[in-house]
Amino acid sequence: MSIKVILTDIEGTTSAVSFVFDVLFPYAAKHLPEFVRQNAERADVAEQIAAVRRDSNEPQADVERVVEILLSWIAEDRKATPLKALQGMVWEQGYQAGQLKGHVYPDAVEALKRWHQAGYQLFVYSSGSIQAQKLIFGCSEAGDLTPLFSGYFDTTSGPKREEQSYRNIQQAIGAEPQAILFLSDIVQELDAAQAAGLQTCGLARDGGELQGHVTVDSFTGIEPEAF
Ligand SMILES: CSCCC(=O)C(=O)COP(=O)(O)O
Ligand SMILES: [Mg+2]
Repeated sequence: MSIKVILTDIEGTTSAVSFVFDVLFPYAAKHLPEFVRQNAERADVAEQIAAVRRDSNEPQADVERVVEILLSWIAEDRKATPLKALQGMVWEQGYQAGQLKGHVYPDAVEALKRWHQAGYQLFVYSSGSIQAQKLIFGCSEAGDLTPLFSGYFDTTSGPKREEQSYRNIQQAIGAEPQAILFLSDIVQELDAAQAAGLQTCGLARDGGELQGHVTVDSFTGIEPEAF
């Protein structure tokens, strides 16, 4: 069956790991404490604070303790849904103020445009919240890339290293699993997608190999028609 849908990871795949680790995460660590303190009563923020209390098993945590927990989760790169939601809200302020511009590799921009033009449906699956995904592509160094995408999936579809998450996404997209090509730089994500029946292609920008998967060093080497 030929590929009809391309589902892509962000960090390490369309975008540099260094942009996420050296720009986005430090920005969130710097601005998130004040953001949470000032907006603790806002409904969408209050919902995430409640989720932090629940996920950390600290139902009595006050706002300062919640901030501490969030900063520890940033430090350990925990892919916790409430942290990801709050990071997205903080980054929105940075993008709007012109302090952040999303990094997308030029070869990824070129290929995504070409595939969209050729009729492939493009989707994103990242641990970053859907809001954060729309921001990195919407406010990218290459301009607004969001018109290229048909939809976005985050950790509310499940963790990226679990097979069931890919089944959930495949059902939401409504395509056969073999018609979906998943792109990622993490072998455990590729293994989980493959176990769910998706086609996979690994991105190893340092020229390495992601064992068990076709591996390329840039989007230029990806030929969806060859899968
Ligand atoms: C949407 S940009 C921020 C990415 C992020 O927060 C993250 O944790 C990276 O996760 P990915 O699944 O894209 O590797
Ligand atoms: Mg990645």
